[in-house]
Amino acid sequence: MNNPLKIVADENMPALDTMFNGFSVTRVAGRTMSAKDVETADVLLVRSVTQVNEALLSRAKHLKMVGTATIGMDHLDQAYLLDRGIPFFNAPGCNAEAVVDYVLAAIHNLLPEDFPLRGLTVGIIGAGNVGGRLQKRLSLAGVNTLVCDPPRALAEGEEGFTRLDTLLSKSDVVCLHTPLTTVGSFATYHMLGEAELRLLKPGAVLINAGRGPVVDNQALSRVMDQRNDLIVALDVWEHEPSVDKDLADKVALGSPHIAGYSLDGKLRGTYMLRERLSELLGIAAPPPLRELLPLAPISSVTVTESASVLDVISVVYSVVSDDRRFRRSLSAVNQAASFDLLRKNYPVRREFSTLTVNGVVDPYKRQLLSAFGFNLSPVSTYVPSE
Ligand SMILES: NC(=O)C1=CN([C@@H]2O[C@H](COP(=O)(O)OP(=O)(O)OC[C@H]3O[C@@H](n4cnc5c(N)ncnc54)[C@H](O)[C@@H]3O)[C@@H](O)[C@H]2O)C=CC1
Ligand SMILES: O=C(O)C(=O)[C@H](O)COP(=O)(O)O
Repeated sequence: MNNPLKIVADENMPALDTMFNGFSVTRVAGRTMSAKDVETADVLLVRSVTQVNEALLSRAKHLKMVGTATIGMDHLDQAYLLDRGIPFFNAPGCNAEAVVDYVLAAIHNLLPEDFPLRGLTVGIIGAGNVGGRLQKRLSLAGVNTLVCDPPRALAEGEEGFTRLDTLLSKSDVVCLHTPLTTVGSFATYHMLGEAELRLLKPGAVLINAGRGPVVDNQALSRVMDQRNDLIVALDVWEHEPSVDKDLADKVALGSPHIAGYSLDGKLRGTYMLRERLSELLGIAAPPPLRELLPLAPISSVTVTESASVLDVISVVYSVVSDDRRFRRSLSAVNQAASFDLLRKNYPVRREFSTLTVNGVVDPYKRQLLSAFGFNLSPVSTYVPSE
């Protein structure tokens, strides 16, 4: 390319040089990206922490594309982009597997060991890429699910969908996977306020890995003061990167918005934008993603008969380590900066599907692990050691 197109990208996007070989790539801190940073950009690539709006883009006169390597789009002023005629793209489903891995890890950590998962009812609010995959994995594991997704119910018919109040009062575990929206009949901002939170069953588990403001955090804090039976896991927070420390102290698991942070998911997000750019410019597609993904550092494990499902999950992903790091960051002088630092320096995490598990004989454990996405070697190939 004689005059390589100028790409301005969030510095936290992996493999930019490999994927955008031949382009001129400038990396910028996403949270503080300014109008000056992007004024000469042909292509802007962001993550969820950059507000893409008139204030950022008014000086950028050559923009041919804006891409966000995320599922969520609530940080894009879509009306402004449409008005300017700037094509914009997200990366639907890119890190959905990782979020489901996080939810399953959280459920297994929060429920007592050997709790019969089969007897649970899991309520899923928002059944798109993430919630839909979660429902599939849980159903394969024999777990009962309830789904609340009014936009889908409207489009597809009510059958198979549950009202929000019914779901909240009947589920042992409630998982939130809606986008953050503030307008329209299905707006999700503060969808769970005090009244809704009070509907939760005694001892219910509530997991929010969608967007922080979908739950009214102040209301949650108040309700938790009165209901110490509730078990809450929050990966996302209202007013991120600032965290309400009082609320953080009350939750059973906390993390700095990393549910989707598998290496696979991050690379997939960037890759999907690279594909969109190829289509837009009519240039060659990038090499297949599998050629860019490194091998998982642990791709196979042999477990003993006594190993639990949580033991296997923990080989790939420890939600408890995320919680520990997050709690330490709360006492930092600059808590918000520490939140972002944890995200920037997040350890390499791979998805459940990268691990092959040997030695599992118990049929129920096999069903669960296979439903959750692990690869299981056939029982016949397992030779117990002396
Ligand atoms: N914590 C994290 O690291 C991550 C968080 N996310 C968040 O999760 C959200 C969901 O991701 P996907 O499943 O890929 O999005 P998606 O767009 O595929 O699915 C969202 C679903 O929510 C439904 N929905 C919309 N309004 C609703 C309402 N009022 N009540 C119930 N359901 C409603 C939609 O109909 C749709 O089926 C993203 O928008 C993003 O905000 C996504 C990835 C990572
Ligand atoms: O994909 C989404 O939507 C997410 O929430 C991302 O996982 C958030 O990651 P960052 O874009 O904030 O790095």
